[in-house]
Amino acid sequence: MAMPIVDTEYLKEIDKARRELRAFIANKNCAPIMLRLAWHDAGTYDVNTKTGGPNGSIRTEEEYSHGSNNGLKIAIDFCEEIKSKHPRITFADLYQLAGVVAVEITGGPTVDFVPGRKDSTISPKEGRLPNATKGAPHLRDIFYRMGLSDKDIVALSGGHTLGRAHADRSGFEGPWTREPLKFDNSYFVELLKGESEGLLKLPTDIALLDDPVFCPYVELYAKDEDAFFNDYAISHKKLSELGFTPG
Ligand SMILES: C=CC1=C(C)/C(=C/c2[nH]c(Cc3[nH]c(Cc4[nH]c(OC(C)(C)C)c(C)c4C=C)c(C)c3CCC(=O)O)c(CCC(=O)O)c2C)NC1=O
Ligand SMILES: [Fe+3]
Repeated sequence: MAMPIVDTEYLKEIDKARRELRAFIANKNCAPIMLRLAWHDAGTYDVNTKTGGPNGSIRTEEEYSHGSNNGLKIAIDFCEEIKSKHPRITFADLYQLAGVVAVEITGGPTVDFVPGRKDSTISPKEGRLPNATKGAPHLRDIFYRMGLSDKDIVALSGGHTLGRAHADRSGFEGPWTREPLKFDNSYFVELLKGESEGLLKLPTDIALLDDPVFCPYVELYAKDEDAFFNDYAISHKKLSELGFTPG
């Protein structure tokens, strides 16, 4: 599909959709699943083959039926409500805009958003997103394949400050923090605290503690929320623009 022409008309549509997304996500309390949708569309990028990435392909039944995308049809249908009022905006841009708004309205950092992504209906084979039951080497394989770094891995894991796991989607259950609708550095604070009644820690979350490169970032972010917000905003922007060169 063609690249959208990012003229003043398109930018006006983006601004209107951003405002509508703020109200919609706040009213539905759906920031966590909208952030997960944005990641799962972008997280398929392969820097070696320049395939996948934030291109809206997650909207195809083939891709949203992948096991790792269980539950995301809910967020895809939510975005359809905004898309129907702004048909010119690509799905690729809309999903990433929703992710940026989800972080912003839950108290997180402002993430720079540049529009102009084009849509694709070509879905990569399942297996490009990280498997929560594995450890640090797997995390590096997956994120390096996206073109991201060790620092990105730790910062982006902090996105688990929002939301919770659902047994019927991933087999895991529960929130990572005491306030799953507040974007803050509590994911890192809880990670350092260890086992806590009712809070979830995935094997990939624990892997951050046991790795000599990841762990200092966990300690920094647990101590300094501004440092986390700064690094998170940079990593989120990078993930949302994988394979996309702004026009
Ligand atoms: C770094 C490795 C990583 C893994 C393995 C991961 C796995 C993972 N993430 C989530 C939910 C989950 N994930 C996320 C942000 C998220 N997810 C994600 O990993 C990717 C995409 C790379 C897999 C990134 C990079 C980010 C962004 C920071 C949110 C906000 C929620 C809650 C959604 C909700 O409340 O419904 C679940 C539970 C799904 C469910 O049962 O509803 C699992 C199993 N998330 C991870 O970070
Ligand atoms: Fe996640």
